[in-house]
Amino acid sequence: TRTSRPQRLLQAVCINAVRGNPDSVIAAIDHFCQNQEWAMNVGDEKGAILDSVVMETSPSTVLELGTYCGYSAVRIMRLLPPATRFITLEMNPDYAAVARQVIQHAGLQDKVCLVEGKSADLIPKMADMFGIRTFDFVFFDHWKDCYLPDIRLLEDCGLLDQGSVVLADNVLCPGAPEYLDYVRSSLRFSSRFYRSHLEYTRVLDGLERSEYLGHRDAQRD
Ligand SMILES: O=C(CSCCNC(=O)c1cc(-c2ccc(F)cc2)cc(O)c1O)c1ccc(O)c(O)c1
Ligand SMILES: [Mg+2]
Repeated sequence: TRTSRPQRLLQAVCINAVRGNPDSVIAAIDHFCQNQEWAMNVGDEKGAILDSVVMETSPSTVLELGTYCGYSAVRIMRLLPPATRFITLEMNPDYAAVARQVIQHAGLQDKVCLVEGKSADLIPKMADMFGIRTFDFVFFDHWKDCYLPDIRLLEDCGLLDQGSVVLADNVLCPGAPEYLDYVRSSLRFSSRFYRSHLEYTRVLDGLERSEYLGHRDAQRD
């Protein structure tokens, strides 16, 4: 049978990227998506914003929802020390299989814990499964209509601490309107929008950075 797009992306990484060099893996994927086939990686433009938010947060615990081919996992973990706890969830087993190989090609397999399953099922088990109390940084890049239920679930499970940062991809395209309304109206979050473009295109998109202010109640009316 024909190869899948993720498999063709992985092939481009194996051919064009230097083993153990995360920057060459990122460049190989961006080149593939710019010149061969579009794929839903956060990309180089939004990726640079992701890099800056990660560096200013310098988290010791990181959760990513939506691994896809591992592009953002490599982007994030190439910036952080080996002691960082990094957990990434992917519900699609075919994507997960490709992501494991991309992450391995980058030489980051010892720093990344990729878990297959649904975020709604796995988030409540984070503390028990991984001994993680709270996440300093969370990257949302999975199903867009799961952003709102999942940030509520993170709050309810006590997995966010004062100062925790949640960065959400695609808040304009494909869009996450209910999520934006929630984080922008909640007194428990301080949010700001980073204007950018849909990966490898000129379509408007952006990232929303929401900092958790602590366990308060009441909504801004
Ligand atoms: O793909 C999934 C769910 S996770 C991917 C979420 N990410 C996106 O959907 C996503 C989408 C776009 C985008 C796509 C088309 C456009 F025209 C414009 C934008 C861009 C992004 O940056 C994204 O992150 C999944 C598929 C099958 C399964 O069987 C399963 O189990 C899971
Ligand atoms: Mg995305």
